[in-house]
Amino acid sequence: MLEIRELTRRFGDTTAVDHVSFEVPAGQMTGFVGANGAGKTTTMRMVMGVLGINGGEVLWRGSPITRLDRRTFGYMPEERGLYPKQPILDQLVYVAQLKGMGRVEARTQVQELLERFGLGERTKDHLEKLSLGNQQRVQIIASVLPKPAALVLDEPFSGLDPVAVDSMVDLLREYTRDGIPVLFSSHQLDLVERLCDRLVVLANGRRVAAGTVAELRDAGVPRFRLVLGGDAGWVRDQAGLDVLDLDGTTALVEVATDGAEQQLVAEATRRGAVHEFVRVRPALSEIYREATA
Ligand SMILES: Nc1ncnc2c1ncn2[C@@H]1O[C@H](COP(=O)(O)OP(=O)(O)OP(=O)(O)O)[C@@H](O)[C@H]1O
Repeated sequence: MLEIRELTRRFGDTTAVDHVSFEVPAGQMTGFVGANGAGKTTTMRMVMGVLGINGGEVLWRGSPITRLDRRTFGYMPEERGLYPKQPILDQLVYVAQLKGMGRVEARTQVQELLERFGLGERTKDHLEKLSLGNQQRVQIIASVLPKPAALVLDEPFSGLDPVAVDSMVDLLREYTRDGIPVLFSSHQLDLVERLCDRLVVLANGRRVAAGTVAELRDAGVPRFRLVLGGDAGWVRDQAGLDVLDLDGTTALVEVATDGAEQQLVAEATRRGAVHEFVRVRPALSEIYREATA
């Protein structure tokens, strides 16, 4: 497990990251979200040791992280760092060798990953000849070789088409299945919702929400949807509820007083047919909007 404890970083008078704490458990995918400038990249850079820390610490498997630990991590920085004028196969093999892989093994794995990301025919092309999305695919391959102990990925999905997103999702799922902790930042909330087991939300350098997707969706004031056989207008007069939406036979309510939902069902049943009464859990995008409002 990777633990981020009270991490703090200042740039002049700006506190870019302010006592941020969260965990990236083994075998789980943790999504890292927040508006532009919220502090995600700065946090990831501190985790990877490319930026100094003003306060707090990073723990890896229970001990302060070391340079050697970080060398076993796969890191995809925001600024992509490959050479434009070199063939992609050669430079990926070189990167993998720098990280300790043997030449033959590196070549085999690079070729396998290039095939997987649809670049099997482009191995001799210079990076700069590829479209931006394809360059991004090459960057991904560079960050996951050799098989890492943990993955820290800054916006790995940006610029990818849906097919490449699926290849990336499959790859990340394989890694998490093998027990690797994965932290990735993204602005694509639909993807985050589809992919991650846990979520950390930053706003203005502070952590404003964190937990498993289920925990976050269960937190907050419970909401229920009631669909009746007849008009639902009377729901407005029920005590202990805030009516968020009322449309003919359907009402969406928020419980203001504990137990008010039970009284609502009892009253609805007394009045006639109840077609539906369900708890409505917010989508991740809604949780995000509320946490960062
Ligand atoms: N090297 C730097 N010097 C000065 N300020 C910086 C530096 N790096 C980041 N900042 C500031 O720190 C804050 C957090 O920036 P950061 O890049 O971590 O945000 P982010 O959440 O990754 O944003 P984005 O989603 O736009 O990538 C911003 O106010 C940014 O301007």
